[in-house]
Amino acid sequence: MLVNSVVCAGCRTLKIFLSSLQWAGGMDLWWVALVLAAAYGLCRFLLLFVPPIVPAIEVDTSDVVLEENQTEEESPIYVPRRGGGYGDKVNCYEPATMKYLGYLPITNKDDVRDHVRRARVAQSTWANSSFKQRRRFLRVLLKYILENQELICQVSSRDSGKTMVDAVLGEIMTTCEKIHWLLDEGERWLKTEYRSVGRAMPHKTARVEYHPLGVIGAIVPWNYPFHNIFNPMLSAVFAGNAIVIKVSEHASWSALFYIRIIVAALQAVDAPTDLVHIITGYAETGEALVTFADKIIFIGSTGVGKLVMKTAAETLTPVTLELGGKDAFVVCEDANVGEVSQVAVRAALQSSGQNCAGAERFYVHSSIYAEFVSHITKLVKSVRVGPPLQGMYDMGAICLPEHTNKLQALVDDAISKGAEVAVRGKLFIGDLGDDVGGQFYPPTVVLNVNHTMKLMQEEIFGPIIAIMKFNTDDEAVRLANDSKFGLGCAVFSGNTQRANRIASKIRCGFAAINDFAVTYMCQSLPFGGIKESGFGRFGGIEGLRACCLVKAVAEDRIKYIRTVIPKPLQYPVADNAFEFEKALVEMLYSMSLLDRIKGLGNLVKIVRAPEQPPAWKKE
Ligand SMILES: NC(=O)c1ccc[n+]([C@@H]2O[C@H](COP(=O)([O-])OP(=O)(O)OC[C@H]3O[C@@H](n4cnc5c(N)ncnc54)[C@H](O)[C@@H]3O)[C@@H](O)[C@H]2O)c1
Repeated sequence: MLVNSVVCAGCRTLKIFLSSLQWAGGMDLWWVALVLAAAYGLCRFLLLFVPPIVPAIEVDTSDVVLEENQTEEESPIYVPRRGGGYGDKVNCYEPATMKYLGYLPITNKDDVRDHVRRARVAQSTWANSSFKQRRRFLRVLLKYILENQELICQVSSRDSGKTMVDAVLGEIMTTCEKIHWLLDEGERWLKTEYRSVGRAMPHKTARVEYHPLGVIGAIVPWNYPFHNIFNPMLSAVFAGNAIVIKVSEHASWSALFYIRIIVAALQAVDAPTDLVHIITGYAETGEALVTFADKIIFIGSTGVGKLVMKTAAETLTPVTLELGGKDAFVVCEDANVGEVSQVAVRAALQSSGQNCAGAERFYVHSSIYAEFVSHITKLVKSVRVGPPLQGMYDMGAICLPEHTNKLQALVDDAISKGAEVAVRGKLFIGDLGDDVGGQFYPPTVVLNVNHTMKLMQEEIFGPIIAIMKFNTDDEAVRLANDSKFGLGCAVFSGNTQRANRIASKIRCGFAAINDFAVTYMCQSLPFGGIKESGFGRFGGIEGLRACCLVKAVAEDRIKYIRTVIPKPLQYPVADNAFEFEKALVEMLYSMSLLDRIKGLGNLVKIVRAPEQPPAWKKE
């Protein structure tokens, strides 16, 4: 009975198959291909709606969400994995409220060495991981970030003083872009690349291999506590490295929550958890990391960047230096002033102006200067400044307590040289009273500025908008280039060719045309500057490959065709060895085919001729 029904079913299937073949046979082959391609495309499209299966991770958040753990004086928020004699500690405060968050150990030199050693052991396993596993790690992180945006931003906001909106833009979006770029393209740019072989080696193949470097050390600032950790970590780990990250003494509290996310994600994909380390401390901790790591990515001020380079010289540790900036923001008279003004204020006030690539010098064509200033002052007047987690504010705090004094000193210097303050935003400090201290600085618009003022020379790193007029494009370029920094620039014009022309003459590492800092959101692009803004690139393809040991390899194209040292060049070299080489050079590199053929003729003659001492040997 069973056999009977199986046979019947088989017959039916065969019949359907044969009739479909008959149907297909009747059709044009192109149609069949088209239908198959459409079906494939439809399947791919439908698959876009199905999220990949990604394991969820559990991350301990007790110390970042429970208030009582952080307000008690002397309450440790972190127990180091190994004990150790820590001389002093890193105290953590909320810049917007001056609430005490707890303290962290100073990682001393021996402990830094130990972190690097453990990272190295983990890396030796991870170096052999597949790109599939690396992508799983990224997806686990992405899932957690997407589901916990609010908490991640709150923690960043408490540690650095930025608003939740600033945090989503600068911490979450940038990081998600980076993860997606690595998921989509990371493997492609780390794959072995074949290159041309030139004229002398046609029997070879030439390739570049991208191997992990080992243990990357990253020394990072406080301005984006989450992204500054994730950005170098993502590239380093995706390229097969381990990483030890020295976080800033001004944003260490959040780092211990963020590292738990990373460790949980590593665990979820069966990767060694020692692959990523966070270390806390001051300059000595950073110096020790420079000594022990295989490469340093330093993100910070120009002054400290120079010290890092000095330390790195001792061990010849390669460094990428991502330093300060003083980006020019050029507005031509044919730009849409209303639209540009909104971008300008965001470019200056995002994260209270504490951005390496923040707009710091505004050059506006004299014919639209008054209109631009009127728009900007109106917008700045409307900016509400206050403790970001205690109300709806447009701008948050200044992270470094002493920095407000520096900002005021820059404004005072400008005023003493003829500048005027057009408007200052208003502080709304709620009911925090005296606790607020000096952690806020109102957004300030300064006019009548010139390049003798420190405001136009030094990095501001705060919410000050200094605006200057220009009359010609050449003048705009000259002013933009009159700076010791060279990180980025933005140029606005109704004529994009003109904007491109101006931007191409500004000496800096990136340019946004009719927009601001958007190159950073295109994560395939390199990020970095020139002059005192540093060197090397850490974003994009260049940044990913900068985490690699870039190895050149050449090998025989065909097993049996090998390089053979020509007879005249074999030791002891023949008397006509030089003549032979000369003819070889003519044959390979002469500029016309005729000359190359002549070179070949000479070569044949030399090989066949009885040995003669060369002309230079006869005398
Ligand atoms: N170009 C970029 O990509 C980029 C991005 C963000 C911030 N920044 C720059 O960072 C600066 C603000 O950050 P900051 O105040 O934290 O900078 P910083 O230079 O004071 O400190 C950066 C890091 O270096 C460490 N450090 C200090 N002395 C050291 C030493 N001698 N050896 C090794 N490490 C040492 C610090 O502890 C910190 O972790 C601004 O100048 C800003 O432009 C640049």
